[in-house]
Amino acid sequence: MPREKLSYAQKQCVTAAGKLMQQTAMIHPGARIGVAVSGGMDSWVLLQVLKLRQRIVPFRFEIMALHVNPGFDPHNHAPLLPWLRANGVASHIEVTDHGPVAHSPANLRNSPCFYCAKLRRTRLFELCKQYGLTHLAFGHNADDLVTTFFMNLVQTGRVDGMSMKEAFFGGRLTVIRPMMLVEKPVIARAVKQWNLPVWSNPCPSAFDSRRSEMTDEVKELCKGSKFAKANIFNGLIRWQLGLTPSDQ
Ligand SMILES: Nc1ncnc2c1ncn2[C@@H]1O[C@H](COP(=O)(O)OP(=O)(O)OP(=O)(O)O)[C@@H](O)[C@H]1O
Repeated sequence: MPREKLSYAQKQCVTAAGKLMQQTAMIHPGARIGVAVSGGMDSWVLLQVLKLRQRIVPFRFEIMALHVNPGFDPHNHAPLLPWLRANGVASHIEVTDHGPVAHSPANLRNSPCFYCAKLRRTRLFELCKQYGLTHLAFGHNADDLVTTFFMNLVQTGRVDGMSMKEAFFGGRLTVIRPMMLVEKPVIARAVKQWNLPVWSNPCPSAFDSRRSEMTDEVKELCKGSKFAKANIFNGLIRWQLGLTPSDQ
């Protein structure tokens, strides 16, 4: 594959993921990473970044794209297929009924988003076991960390973020979030420049979830000061990495 010159935003994505992966010893030689691809911009950039990092990291690791179609449109993941072929990346793509079930009377106790995400996560864990994957990578970025932190605090009274690297099943699987240092606007620029064919999920709850409300509330909180957003990001990232302010 020819090595194309990367734009500033693309470099930021590749470098920040590399820095975090190194700093947290996220993967090891021979790692087999399942990359959870939703079709949204974060996981598209994650997939592209891990593909590029295979050429940079001084040891071999494998990647496999995992897409669990929630079932509102069984064909909308079609743009992923040519990319996988062109880049020689293995995949497992499956169409489920998770979305419709989460919005049906079968789910009266939880919000549709919570229920659907739970079904998806369970399925992704099963797929990791089925394919002997050692890692499962999610596309969460720095903005997701901030939103999750505030949601945990406001809704459940817990001071909790989102782990960058977490062991499951007695260490048989490690969940990783390599894009956690990258802010959404950088990802948005990189996804366009790489021309990655993002698709949307026609879910009836896509725009009215508690998460998108909290994202707006955080924006409102940061409106008064140009440093507020960066301070929140940096503070939370230092805390997640277990660093003190003088470490950075
Ligand atoms: N249908 C799916 N199939 C596989 N992985 C998924 C799916 N939906 C979400 N994920 C994984 O979970 C992460 C967080 O999910 P979330 O619902 O926030 O994604 P999104 O905002 O719709 O898309 P993205 O994070 O890719 O921009 C994604 O980055 C991706 O790694």
